[in-house]
Amino acid sequence: MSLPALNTVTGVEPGEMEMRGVYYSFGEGKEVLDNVSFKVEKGSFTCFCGPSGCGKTSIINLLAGYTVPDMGECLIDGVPVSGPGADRLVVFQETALLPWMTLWENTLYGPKVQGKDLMGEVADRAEELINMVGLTGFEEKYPSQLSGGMQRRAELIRALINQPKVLLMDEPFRGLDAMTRSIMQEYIIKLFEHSGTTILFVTAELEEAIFVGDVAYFLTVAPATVKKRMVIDLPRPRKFEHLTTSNFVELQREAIETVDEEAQKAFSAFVKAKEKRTK
Ligand SMILES: Nc1ncnc2c1ncn2[C@@H]1O[C@H](COP(=O)(O)OP(=O)(O)OP(=O)(O)O)[C@@H](O)[C@H]1O
Repeated sequence: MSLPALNTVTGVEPGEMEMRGVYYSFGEGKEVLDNVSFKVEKGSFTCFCGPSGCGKTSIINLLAGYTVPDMGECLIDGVPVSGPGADRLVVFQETALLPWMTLWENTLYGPKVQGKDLMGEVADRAEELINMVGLTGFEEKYPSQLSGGMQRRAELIRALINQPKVLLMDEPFRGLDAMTRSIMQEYIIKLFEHSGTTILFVTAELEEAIFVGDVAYFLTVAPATVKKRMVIDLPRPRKFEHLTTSNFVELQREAIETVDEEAQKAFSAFVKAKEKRTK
């Protein structure tokens, strides 16, 4: 995989994330992660797919340092995670834009809180990011004056302006209509390819994972473990034309087969549990 050059959008070296033999539960009988190990390479766009409730958000929370594993280790650049840090940023499903601030103020919120000089380099970066996601001209608008898709784009740049070494994204496009989602995919690809930031991206959409990612990890039903690591060897810059190549279709077939096995397991478990309840 060829890594994009470091540029003005983040201006930082991307980070590497790793989980080594992680076990995690919400108490006895509520095991969520079962010996999960993987590596998210520096500057890669790595997607995580798995059945609903298998533990994808838990993986993000552990790497973000919001929670701690029962066993095993979470590492950023080889250093164990001991709590949240400015090197990692999480973009959630729901918008976190501050409604009383304009797009410009929201974009600059992170650097402002960190006490950075908001003129010069920071302002240039904000302008560049706003332009990259097609929001030039909307700087003085409040979130309520922006469409859902625009708000999500604002969310992305609001995270990127803080120059994270890694970006953790928990189904950031969930709930968007198909057209808006496709526009968002285009923007996240562009932001990634220009910034070189490491991205861990959780998505339930297999086609999306293959379209945007360099690597996809597939998880089993809970308690989850890594079922498969798939390298997405499609060229970058990623383009919509790639969606119709034979390589894409083959990767999609492989992904569907992998997920289908897990879906069938989940269904059997559901039927068994139902039978037990009705006995
Ligand atoms: N606070 C909690 N207390 C107890 N169980 C929880 C808690 N939060 C999540 N769980 C359970 O842990 C499991 C993993 O949750 P998690 O949110 O990590 O899964 P997920 O794969 O992100 O789910 P989804 O795809 O539906 O968003 C689920 O079965 C969920 O019900």
